[in-house]
Amino acid sequence: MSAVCALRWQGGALELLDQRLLPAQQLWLRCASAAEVADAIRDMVVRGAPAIGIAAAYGAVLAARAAYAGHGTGWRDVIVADLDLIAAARPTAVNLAWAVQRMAGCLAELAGDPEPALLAAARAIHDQDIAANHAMAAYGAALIEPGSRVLTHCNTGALATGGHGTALGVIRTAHAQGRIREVFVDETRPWLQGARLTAWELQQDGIPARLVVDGAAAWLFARLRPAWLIVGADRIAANGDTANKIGTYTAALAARAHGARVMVVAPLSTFDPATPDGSAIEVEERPAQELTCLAGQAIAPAGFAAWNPVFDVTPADLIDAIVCEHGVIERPDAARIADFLAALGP
Ligand SMILES: CSC[C@@H](O)[C@@H](O)C(=O)COP(=O)(O)O
Repeated sequence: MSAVCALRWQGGALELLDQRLLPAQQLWLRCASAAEVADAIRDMVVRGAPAIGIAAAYGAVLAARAAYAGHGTGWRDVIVADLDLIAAARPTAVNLAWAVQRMAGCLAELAGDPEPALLAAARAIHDQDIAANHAMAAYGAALIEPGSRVLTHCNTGALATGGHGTALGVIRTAHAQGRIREVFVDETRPWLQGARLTAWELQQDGIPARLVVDGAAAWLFARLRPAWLIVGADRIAANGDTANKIGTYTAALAARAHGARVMVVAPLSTFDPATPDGSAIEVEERPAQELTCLAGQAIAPAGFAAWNPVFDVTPADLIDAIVCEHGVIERPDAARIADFLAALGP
């Protein structure tokens, strides 16, 4: 179990470990309103698909408190408007919309002060994510041969989830079982989630790891032969096409070219059966400045243009296994995913 924690409900407010400052500083930022939660998600204080869903759920509690206290009989509409604000903070990770919808569903059944029931619902989303992480970790670790090297991209650990992690949860559990010889961590331009966050989590757990630049993927698979690329997901379309941090697709192509396998690890809240394939996934584009500046310093000529999509979509046929809390979908495609989900029941 990781000692790292991205978010907590404390003293009637949501506290977020400001991930923009890690690993240099550990500073907790307090959000006391839905608007502050939306800003924190947009500004990357909290990030990672499951973590922003959990933050959104607590944001609904803050929305409910303010609306019920201050808006007479119109409180329900005020909460719904705040939920829309939170849902719009980032477009790609479906966990955000999933959590907001779940909180809206809970709200629809309530009369009287909505805060206690919404807080219970938010805590349930948080607890269920942690339980899902541990279940996925067990399923995913079992796929890894003892003594393997693996590559991971972005941060999918306790900082990106309720705790333990998705892809990094698999790596944690696999390491504890003696299956991991070494982890390679993509630095993950431009926000450096790999270098700043994943490396920090791995170091605290004492898991042997080395950092590589994103562009090293093909050469790494050619020379040091990692057996698996293990990544998380922000949205998995009905046919298995998977949106994840920009650079995942490149790493998956490199893995396939060198006979390594690709594992996507994500809870059911990341599955989006309503989106038929990857072409329908909205990919967030962030300001050019996030590419052209590094740590406040210009690294491109002033005014130089940039295209900055922060996710890409890996086609399902490059993915060997999707691991969720209910098991493993090997060689995912639309039929296998539909059968898997149907077997889980309503
Ligand atoms: C469990 S996290 C899976 C993904 O959310 C993760 O790989 C990722 O792409 C996060 O992107 P970010 O932009 O840092 O929110």
